[in-house]
Amino acid sequence: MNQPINPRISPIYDPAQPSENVDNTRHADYGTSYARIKPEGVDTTHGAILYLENITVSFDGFKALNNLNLDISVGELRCIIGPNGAGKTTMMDVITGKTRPTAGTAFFGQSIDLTRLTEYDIAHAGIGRKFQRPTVFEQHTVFENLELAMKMDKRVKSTLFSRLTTEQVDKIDACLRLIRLNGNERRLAGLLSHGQKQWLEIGMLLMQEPQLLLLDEPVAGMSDAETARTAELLNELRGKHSIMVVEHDMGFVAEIAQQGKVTVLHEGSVLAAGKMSEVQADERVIEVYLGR
Ligand SMILES: Nc1ncnc2c1ncn2[C@@H]1O[C@H](COP(=O)(O)OP(=O)(O)OP(=O)(O)O)[C@@H](O)[C@H]1O
Repeated sequence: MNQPINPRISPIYDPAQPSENVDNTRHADYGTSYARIKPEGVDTTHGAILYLENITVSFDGFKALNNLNLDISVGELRCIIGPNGAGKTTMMDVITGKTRPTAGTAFFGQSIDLTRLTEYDIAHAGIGRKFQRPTVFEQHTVFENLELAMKMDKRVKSTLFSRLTTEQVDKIDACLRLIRLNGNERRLAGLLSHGQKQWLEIGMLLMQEPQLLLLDEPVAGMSDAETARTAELLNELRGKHSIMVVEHDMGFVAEIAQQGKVTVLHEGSVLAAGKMSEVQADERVIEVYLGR
């Protein structure tokens, strides 16, 4: 499919506006090697990295998603909020191929039809997902975890036992600093705090240079200090990656949403979308979620 699937999206992006559009280059920090927007392989000429249209998921007649429409621009950090059972996890399951939609279309860029790919293929196409519980290799050091993640990227032409190049070591070092684990690189991952494990897992995903990063409740179970540092981390990734964050911690969402768009899901559909201040003031959102 070569035609633009969403003609509403134009390639001009103003970060001050909650917009569907992103200029790929203006916000990407190409000076950092661990993370940058790498649009090869995914056609994002019209600015969208993800495009969900009329997605419905029925479980024995119950619609966990009900005509859901949502698109995310290249380089955007989108927060998804909503009450329990709103369909947030199901939406991520559809994006990552874990759940097939009953109806609707899901495109990665303009031409990759996610509904036709396996979970494995979607991961290798460039969609990285972090689940709520960290899954790091506890018996390996922090450095080895990042190294293993890098070598699992099929674009990296090395085996698990090959020596690292200087560039690869630099990439791991840059990632260690980003995820606040420099100085801990020789520690066993199993000895890290819960928050550090979450950061390590984010780092492992970043080593594979995902085009779209899905984070499911990244600060659940974290201390206040860890939550604040995670917000800093995500703010540093802003513009370098396209990121979708599902989170219930509204203080954290406010920190990372900034002037960007927050989408509120309710009963499988988008109830509201806009700046954090707008959705917080929305009577419908207060009634079904924030006021509870
Ligand atoms: N495999 C399944 N079979 C039947 N119903 C399901 C299945 N998966 C999810 N559901 C239902 O679909 C609805 C949406 O669930 P989902 O987990 O996507 O919500 P959520 O917004 O992620 O909630 P939470 O904030 O609690 O994680 C819920 O009512 C849930 O019980």
